[in-house]
Amino acid sequence: MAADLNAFITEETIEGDGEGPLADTTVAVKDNISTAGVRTTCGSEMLADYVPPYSATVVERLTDAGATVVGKTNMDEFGMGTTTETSAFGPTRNPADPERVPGGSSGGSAAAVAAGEADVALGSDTGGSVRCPAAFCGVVGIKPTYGLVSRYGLVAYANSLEQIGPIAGTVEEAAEALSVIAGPDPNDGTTRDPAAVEGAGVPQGGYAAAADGDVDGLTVGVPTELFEGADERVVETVEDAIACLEDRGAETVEISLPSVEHAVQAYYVIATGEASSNLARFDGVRYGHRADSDGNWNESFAETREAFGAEVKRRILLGTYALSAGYHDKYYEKAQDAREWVRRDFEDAFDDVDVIASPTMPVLPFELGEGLEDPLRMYLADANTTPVNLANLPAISVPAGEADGLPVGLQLVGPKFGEATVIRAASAVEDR
Ligand SMILES: NC(=O)C[C@H](N)C(=O)O
Repeated sequence: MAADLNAFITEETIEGDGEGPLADTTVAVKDNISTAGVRTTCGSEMLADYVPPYSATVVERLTDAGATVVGKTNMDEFGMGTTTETSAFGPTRNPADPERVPGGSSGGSAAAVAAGEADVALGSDTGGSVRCPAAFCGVVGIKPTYGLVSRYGLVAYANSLEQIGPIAGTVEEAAEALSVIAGPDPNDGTTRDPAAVEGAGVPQGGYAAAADGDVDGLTVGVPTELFEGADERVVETVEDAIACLEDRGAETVEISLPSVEHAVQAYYVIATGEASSNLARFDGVRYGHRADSDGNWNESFAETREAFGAEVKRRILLGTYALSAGYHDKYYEKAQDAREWVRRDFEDAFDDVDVIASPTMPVLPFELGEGLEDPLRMYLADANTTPVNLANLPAISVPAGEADGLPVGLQLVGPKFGEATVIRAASAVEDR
């Protein structure tokens, strides 16, 4: 394994169950997804020695399908970041250029796949954490519709936004892994059976069957707002990829999603609010690290929580502030209104188009250190991915090409449970 990329926090094998659609497939699992008997750190000091007593549903489904888990991948601490530099285990490097970040927060997962250290990887996507690293590393990442994939065993960051999704070298491989992990789970009440959702259209033979490149007659919406402010080199590469969809018989139409200019702001209020509540469980009593303290419960709690890194502390403070009495209406409720507006904008757009195309990331991969110096710049890089989580929609990032030798991702967004359509469109881009 290419130790210099630092893609893995723990390299340990969990054998698959022999036969199955994923026999001979190696899988790397993001380190916020529980693996029985194998430590699950969330990239944090707080859980550096935490060994879960059970495995996440997605891990069980993968091993039942024959896949072998080869290790747990590096990530931004608790999923909080866009560069995989906030990890307590050091940054992961981008295989395309080791002086640059792999994106985040599932940077170890994307880097492992891009470097050939695993066939498939699992990430989690709260505001872009699967799509961003897929784009930066030049691989494919799927963020499923909210409720398609079980989150049982995922260490929660922001429950109303996140989904587990696959990362792979090709659309077909990612789609195949999605078929294995998708579907209702009695242990996660938010999951739904897509077959029971009107118009969802899960293809016979699973999602991989949709990777047929047939986009003839498809209408592709191109929202002006998701191109504004993006790096020109990114825009050019993405426009080329969209043109190839037209060459194959798709029709492109310019659309407008006016609400998305508020998406990043709304996302960071909602995500940090939920995080401040979720991370309260790390109190030194129930899980992981406990400070060697002589103080009372409050003092011991505070000293224990010193183990969080700077970005996590920043978000707990932001989220606690936004939810506190007197400020709740000013921040949290406004953010929820913006979220509803984003949801409606997409819903209206899907009356007229089948998929929506944009750059996944408006920027090329940052150089190591850039994001840490300027957190706001890092947050703003999530401009195109966060609207999709706010609206709970499915999206894929597929390689669009390169700019200055660096990978650029095309994001394709679909209506709820429209995974098959985004997979179909992405497969057309992939084999041009
Ligand atoms: N977790 C994610 O999806 C990444 C996003 N940049 C965040 O820090 O919240």
